[in-house]
Amino acid sequence: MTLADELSNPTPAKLQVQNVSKIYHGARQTVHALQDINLQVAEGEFVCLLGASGCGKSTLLNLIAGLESPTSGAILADGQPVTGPGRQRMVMFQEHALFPWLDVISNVLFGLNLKPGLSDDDRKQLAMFYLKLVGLENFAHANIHELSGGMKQRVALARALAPNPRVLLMDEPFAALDAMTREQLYADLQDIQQKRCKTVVFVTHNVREAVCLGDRVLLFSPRPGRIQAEYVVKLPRQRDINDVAVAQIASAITTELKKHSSHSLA
Ligand SMILES: Nc1ncnc2c1ncn2[C@@H]1O[C@H](COP(=O)(O)OP(=O)(O)OP(=O)(O)O)[C@@H](O)[C@H]1O
Repeated sequence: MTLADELSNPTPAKLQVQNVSKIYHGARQTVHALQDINLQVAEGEFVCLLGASGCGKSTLLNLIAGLESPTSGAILADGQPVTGPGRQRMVMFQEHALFPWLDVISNVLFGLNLKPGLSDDDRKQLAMFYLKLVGLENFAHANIHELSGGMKQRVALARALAPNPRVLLMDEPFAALDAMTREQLYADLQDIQQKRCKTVVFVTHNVREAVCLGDRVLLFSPRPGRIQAEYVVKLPRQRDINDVAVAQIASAITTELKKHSSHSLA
C-alpha cells in the first residue's frame, strides 16, 4: 500500500451501514421498514437509535447483528461484510432471554461456549469476573426465577459481555424495569462501556435515556425508517438521567420530534 493509499484510507469505522433498505414481504402486506440508511459507528462510540414504535430501529439492530439480511445495501463490521451473527457482536434484548433451567453462572457460561481455547476452570473464572462486574457475584448459584427483573437483565448483560465482544447491540434492554433500577443500570453500563472500550448501538424510544447514554443520538423518521436527524451529545460522563443538561437536550430533541411525528415518545 502506498502513502497516498494510507492517507486516503483512514481506519475503517467499526460498523458501516451503507445505503441499507429493508422490505418485508408478508402474506398480506409489504412493509418498507428501512430506506437508504447510511451510518458509520467508530470504535468505542455509544450510538442511540431513537424513534417512534415501528420506525425500524430493531430491524436495523438485527441487520447489524447479522440476524437478518438487508434487501439492498451492505453492512460491514471491521471492514468485512456481515453475513451472519458473530461473537464480536453480541445482542441484548428487552426480554432477558435467559435459560430458566440453568442457574445464574451457567447462563453466563453459556455465553462463553462461543469462546474457544479455554479450560473449564478459565471459563468459570471469567464467568465470575463478569458476574462481579454486574454486581451479582453472590448470586452465581441462584435460580433465574429467584431474581428480580433488574437482576435478570444484569445476568443477561454479563452473558453478553462474557465472550468479550467488541460491539454490544442493545434493543431496549431496560424498558421493562422500574426507574430506580434503570438509573443504576445506566450508570453501570456507562462505566463498563468506558472501562472496557465497547462500541454500543442502543435502541430506545425514550429520549432522555438516549441523551443520557449516547455520544450520538440518531432520530428515525416513521416508516419507512430513515435517519431524520443526528445529535452529538457532548456532556461529560458519568451522566445522570436527572441532570438538567440531559433534560435540556432531551427537550430540544422532543420538540424536533413532535414537528415530524404524530407518534408520542417517552
Ligand atoms: N419479521 C418481520 N416481518 C414482517 N414485518 C416486520 C418484521 N419485523 C419487523 N417488521 C415490520 O417492520 C417495521 C419496523 O419494525 P421494527 O420492529 O424494526 O420497529 P421499531 O422501531 O424497533 O419498533 P418498536 O419501537 O415498537 O420496537 C414494522 O412495521 C414491523 O411491523
